[in-house]
Amino acid sequence: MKLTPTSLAGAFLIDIEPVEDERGLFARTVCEEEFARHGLAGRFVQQSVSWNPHPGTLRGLHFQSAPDQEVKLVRVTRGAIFDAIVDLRPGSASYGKAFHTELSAGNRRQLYIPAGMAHGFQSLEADTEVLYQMSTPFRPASARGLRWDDPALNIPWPACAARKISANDRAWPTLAARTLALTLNL
Ligand SMILES: Cc1cn([C@H]2C[C@H](O)[C@@H](COP(=O)(O)OP(=O)(O)O[C@H]3O[C@@H](C)C(=O)[C@@H](O)[C@H]3O)O2)c(=O)[nH]c1=O
Repeated sequence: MKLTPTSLAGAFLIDIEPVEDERGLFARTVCEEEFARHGLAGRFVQQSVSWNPHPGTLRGLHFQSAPDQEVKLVRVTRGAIFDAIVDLRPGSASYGKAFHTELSAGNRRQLYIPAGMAHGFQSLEADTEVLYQMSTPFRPASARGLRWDDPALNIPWPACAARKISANDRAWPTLAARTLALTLNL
């Protein structure tokens, strides 16, 4: 595996180092020991799949609040996505900054997202399936979100004629509104 740091400390792109022969290829995608050498968690307690029949389906930006913050490891098993993360760790040098990459079945790339970041994606092809592992169980009471199109985040979502977004995801606050609400203890 090749682990490449991103512009957000603790978030990594993980590419396979395939061993190929006439049958195809073999490659490791998770290794607890190698992850630990980079300071990453390598144990996951849930794995979920998301199927997106339509291109332009946008999910996010999601995270879980303390004490249920989670590490996520995301990959695409069919199709392709534009994947985006936002650093929400107080005191982080990249607080409020976003990073994005393309994950596809073809590139077999994974994005390792440390705890304290929001995550979202937009499908780029029909019939796109996303597989992710989480370090912490899903806790509905801790589910939080940010507006995908918050101008302050400036995420360059691919243009799309017919974006599909859930009502929940349309209703999340901007980062500034969330910060203000937290400050006022709302
Ligand atoms: C996220 C999640 C949802 N659910 C349930 C809640 C709801 O009834 C249904 C659909 O939930 P959502 O609309 O939140 O699904 P979705 O919008 O696909 O949520 C996902 O978005 C991406 C961007 C992520 O990063 C994921 O961690 C997850 O938050 O599934 C679970 O049972 N377990 C889970 O882990």
